[in-house]
Amino acid sequence: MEKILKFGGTSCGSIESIQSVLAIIESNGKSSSDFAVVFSAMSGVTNHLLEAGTLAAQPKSTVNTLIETIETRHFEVIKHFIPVTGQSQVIAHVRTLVNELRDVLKGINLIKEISPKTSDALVSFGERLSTYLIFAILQQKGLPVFYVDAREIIKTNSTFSHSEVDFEVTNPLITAYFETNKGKIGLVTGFIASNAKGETTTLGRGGSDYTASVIGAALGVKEIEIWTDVDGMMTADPRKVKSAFTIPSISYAEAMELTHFGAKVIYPPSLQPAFAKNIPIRVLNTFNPSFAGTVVSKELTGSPYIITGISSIDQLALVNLQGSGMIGVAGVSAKLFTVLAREKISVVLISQASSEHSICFAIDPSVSDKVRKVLEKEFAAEMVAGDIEGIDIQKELSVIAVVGEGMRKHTGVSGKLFSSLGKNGINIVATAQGSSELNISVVIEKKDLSKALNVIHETFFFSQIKTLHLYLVGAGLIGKTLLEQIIGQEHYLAKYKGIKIRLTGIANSRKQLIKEEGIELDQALRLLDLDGDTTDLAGFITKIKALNLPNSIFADCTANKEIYTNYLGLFQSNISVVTPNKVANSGPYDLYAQLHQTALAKGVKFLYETNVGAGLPVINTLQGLIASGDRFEKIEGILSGTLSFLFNQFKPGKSFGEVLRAAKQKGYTEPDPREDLSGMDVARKILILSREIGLKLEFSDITIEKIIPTACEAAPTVDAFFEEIDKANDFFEKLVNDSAAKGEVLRYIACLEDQKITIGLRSVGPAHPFYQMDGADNVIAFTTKRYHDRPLVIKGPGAGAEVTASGVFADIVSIGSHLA
Ligand SMILES: NC(=O)C1=CN([C@@H]2O[C@H](COP(=O)(O)OP(=O)(O)OC[C@H]3O[C@@H](n4cnc5c(N)ncnc54)[C@H](O)[C@@H]3O)[C@@H](O)[C@H]2O)C=CC1
Ligand SMILES: N[C@@H](CC=O)C(=O)O
Ligand code: NA
Repeated sequence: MEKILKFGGTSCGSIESIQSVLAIIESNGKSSSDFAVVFSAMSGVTNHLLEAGTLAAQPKSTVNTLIETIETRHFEVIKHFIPVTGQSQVIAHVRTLVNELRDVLKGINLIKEISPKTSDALVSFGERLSTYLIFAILQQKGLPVFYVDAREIIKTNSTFSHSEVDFEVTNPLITAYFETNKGKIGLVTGFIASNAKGETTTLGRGGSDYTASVIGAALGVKEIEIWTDVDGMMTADPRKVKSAFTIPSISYAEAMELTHFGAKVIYPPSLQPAFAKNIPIRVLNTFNPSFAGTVVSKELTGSPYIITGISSIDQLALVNLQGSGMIGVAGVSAKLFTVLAREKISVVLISQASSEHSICFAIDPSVSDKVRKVLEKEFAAEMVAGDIEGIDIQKELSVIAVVGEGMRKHTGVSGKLFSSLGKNGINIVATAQGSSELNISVVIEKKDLSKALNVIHETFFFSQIKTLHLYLVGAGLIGKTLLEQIIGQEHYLAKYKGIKIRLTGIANSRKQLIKEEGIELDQALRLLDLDGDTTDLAGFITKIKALNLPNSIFADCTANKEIYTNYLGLFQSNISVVTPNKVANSGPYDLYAQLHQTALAKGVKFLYETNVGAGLPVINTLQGLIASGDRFEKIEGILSGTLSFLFNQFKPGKSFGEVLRAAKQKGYTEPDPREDLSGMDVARKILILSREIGLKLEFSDITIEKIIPTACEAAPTVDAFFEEIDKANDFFEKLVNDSAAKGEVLRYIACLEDQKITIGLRSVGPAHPFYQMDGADNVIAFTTKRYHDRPLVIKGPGAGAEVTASGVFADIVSIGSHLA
């Protein structure tokens, strides 16, 4: 025979799905009749039958509704597919079967008990009904089909509910049966069989796959097609990993590993007879029949990836048995696993360190209490003697298995796996690798499962592209400009940096929006307005943490003074922070230190290059000098773009207020320009630099010489402030004139020397290095042990939307490069 097809319950579950099944069979039938088809019961019917059985065994309960539901579903199929003239005969046959079913249930009801044997007889109606219906439909369509009750050809022992096939008896029965019906398409009931006495038995988990496999092997078919409701076996569970894709071909051993760890599509053990005969299995989608699906065979896959797939078991408990008495004592593990086997406790994974001091293994959490009791009893003597210290059981865990024959040929697979998890703060509780090198398993906390699966999937299948999840808080001047810059660089970043930035959340002071699948960058502001909820920063951050997405970055582009209190929690949740907002780094020193230490300990990034000199490489340069062992003697500079601009532009005869308005309009000032004119902004910057070089200074240690009249300083609002500034024009003219009279210019200079910070307005002559300035330029001079005679000077535009946003952007990219 050419091949055998098998359709599962969802394929036989509805009018629409049966339509597809019929089309697939008819299309196969066009070229030849040399094939057979195995069917499961209509989806849900087996469960209904079992439910009816349980109900029937109870006094005073009725199963009528359940039976009617089953009957109606089958009648609907008949009415839809069979012409009225042909219906009565088919309906009559279904009625006969349903009456037989009623009799079985009556029997159960009489003795008030359902044994595995009766249960098998009961559930057999599911496959008998579904297969008969499809047989009747195809027969009416004129296809050369015959109905095969598998009980006539598959013989098993009498272990009801999971019977074992007697191949010696079965194989000749199968060949003889199909030989007699040669030239016709056999339609076979899946799952069911019979014992030597002719009593109905069933084949257990993966039953209908097994039917196909047994028949396929007996007939020596060229291929077995398993038709299901997904596009074959996937690289990961698509419900958890959106980017999962179909594995085109997979070895039998790999498929076994993946299903052991939860991948459901097929159950390879049930295909053992076919594999023994080297018959490839193709997994296909009834609802997408033209898709090639997955071929499972003995061949190595030749996959372009190091691994073939990832699967997981969501709920797991880890048992740890430890004690010095286990070292070198032969037989502890032998005893342990004998006990577990005796108690029929299945062990998912085992890991033992070579010190032999402890042994740990994973089990289904539902049996953890039983395991504890059993072990405490079995190892009571060892525990009294102190050889075993205790039995520790940890719950709320999951296990992920990374599977692939290709791992044997590659070094560094576990390194890659562990470092990708580490970089995302996912703690590995235990690991195990079989010596076959086909599978590396990691036990992690359940809360991290989805994140871990996505991280691993990206690492091995999309290693050329790393997706960063960006949460942008503050969509003002800098935030908006940042979005525009990202849009412009998307292509470059993907191609040359291997980075994709997915905007997953955005907020301003009015609205906030989070979308796990990402927010289109060029629509972000519109969507924020349209679909956003009222801003609630705490709620926004709670959601970010709950989403727990890999490679997450929180960009604080606000000037908010409290937002930084959230950074600590973000770091603890392994989310990096990038910010031009200076408040965190210039707040109380203890908090500052705690933030930096936490970020370091958690392995996340806290980047803030734009805190000083906007996009100018001030912080990075300083950190590089410190890291390479240089010592700072003095830092001096013009650190305010706004004040630089004011003293470069303002001349007697001009309006100081107008120049300040121009600075604001050009995006140089803080959202509140009082911060600039009061010297606060400069003070924050020099304080940040002092901390970078290791000084534990507080804001109160800084002396700021005032440059504006008290009335300006006391202005309660920004508008009132501008009014006061306008009134103070003479004051500013006098300052400038006094300086000009000496042939000098005014510069607002911050200086850090001998652990002291001073800030004030200086009048400097042409010989001074800060004399020559332009626009909103900043200048920073580092005098160090190495740059001693002539300082290292960084100079250039130190404020403005473009240069600031680009500094923030560069920080984000640098995190991407670190993760990639
Ligand atoms: N303009 C410049 O040249 C430079 C600016 N910076 C810093 O960049 C930051 C942003 O400045 P701009 O964009 O000019 O300010 P902006 O006022 O234009 O934008 C701030 C944004 O933050 C939002 N926001 C404020 N509080 C919020 C909250 N609690 N929750 C959510 N959103 C909130 C506002 O709605 C607005 O969208 C400031 O910290 C500033 O010091 C740093 C270096 C240079
Ligand atoms: N307002 C600031 C902007 C940069 O931090 C300045 O004027 O320098
Ligand atoms: Na900078």
